[in-house]
Amino acid sequence: MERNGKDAVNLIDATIAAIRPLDGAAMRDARDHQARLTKPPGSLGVLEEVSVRLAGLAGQCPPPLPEPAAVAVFAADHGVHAQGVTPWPQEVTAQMVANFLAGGAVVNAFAAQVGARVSVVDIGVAAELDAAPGLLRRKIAPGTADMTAGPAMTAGEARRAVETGIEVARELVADGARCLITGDMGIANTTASAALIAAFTGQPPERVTGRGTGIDDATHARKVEVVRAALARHGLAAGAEKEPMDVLAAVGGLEHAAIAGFVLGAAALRVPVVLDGVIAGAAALAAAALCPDALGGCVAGHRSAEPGHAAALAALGLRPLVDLELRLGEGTGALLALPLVQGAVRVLHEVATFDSAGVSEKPGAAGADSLGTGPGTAVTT
Ligand SMILES: Cc1cc2ncn([C@H]3O[C@H](COP(=O)(O)O)[C@@H](O)[C@H]3O)c2cc1C
Ligand SMILES: O=C(O)c1cccnc1
Repeated sequence: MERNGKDAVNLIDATIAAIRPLDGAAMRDARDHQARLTKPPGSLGVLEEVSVRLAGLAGQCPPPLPEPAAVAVFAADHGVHAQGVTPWPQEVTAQMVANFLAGGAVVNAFAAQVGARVSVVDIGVAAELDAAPGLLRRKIAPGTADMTAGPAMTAGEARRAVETGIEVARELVADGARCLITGDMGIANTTASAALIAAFTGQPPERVTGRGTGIDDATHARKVEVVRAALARHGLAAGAEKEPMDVLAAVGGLEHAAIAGFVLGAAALRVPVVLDGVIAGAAALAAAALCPDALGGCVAGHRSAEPGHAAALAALGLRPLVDLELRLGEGTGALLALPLVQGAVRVLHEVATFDSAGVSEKPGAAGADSLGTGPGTAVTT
């Protein structure tokens, strides 16, 4: 498909058009089945709702087991780094990409632990990267521009990054993945995340701007003002009218745009996505603004220590499965949640019913919807 914006079929629009709400009949089947399993009704708590949601996504009960899983680590650099929002040099982005490819990062350890495959996507690393197994070379630009001086991306760059995220989701699913996991690497990307979250939720910068990799009070105060200045420059203060693609281009990162596309691409294929931390949360807000039903198959893997992540999850109506005060990114929190998601679905496949196991039943109510009440829970009836 050509990428000149004049295509008869535009990949982003076609992907959004293919996304459907969760299937209400399959969700009812899953709730009924959960109520017949040999356990007190509702006793698997939030995991019951995960299983119901994945049945709705698949349109069948039980839904396929969400395995094998693949994590895509979208790596990019940020022009806003020049504003002194993080103590880490920009080269660390490229150095960590090399570390991911060598298998030496936390994401590699956690992926090995839970049996997920790691792919690294150069969506916008400043340095030129050599070809390597496991590296998808899809650089849109060598990092974004400084959002306080102008738009971080051109409209075309933002679109191409979203398209690339869609394509990566399609490729991983074509390769056999049945659960996609978001990952990120980009020094300064918690600043872009805070700006996106403020723009999409209307929360003030001081509420959604955190300490990222770990910064002192003075740097944090500067970071909040950088986010405030960027929002003011682009007319994104609370209450402003915003087109999601314009917000992404103004203050987002190339990895945010790509992760938004990755979520859209997965939703169109009805493959679940486990979201990682604040970068994924910011990107999911963009995806939800483009297509609310894209959230139906998203599970919030964890809640990171970044304050903006909690704000993003609240706006998305997603309940995180794990809360371990992680603040790393790379996909690490989502990977830890993967066995929970897989276990939730395996219950629907393998646990005996009261009838089949000859266990006496005691009447009781099935579990309530406790995973989330946001736009992603829209269903067809
Ligand atoms: C060695 C190292 C490995 C990382 N892995 C993920 N991040 C995380 O920290 C960065 C965002 O934090 P900030 O906005 O404060 O720069 C991103 O690269 C994110 O993926 C890392 C950061 C560092 C330094
Ligand atoms: O929430 C995250 O994923 C996160 C937090 C701090 C730094 N990098 C990522």
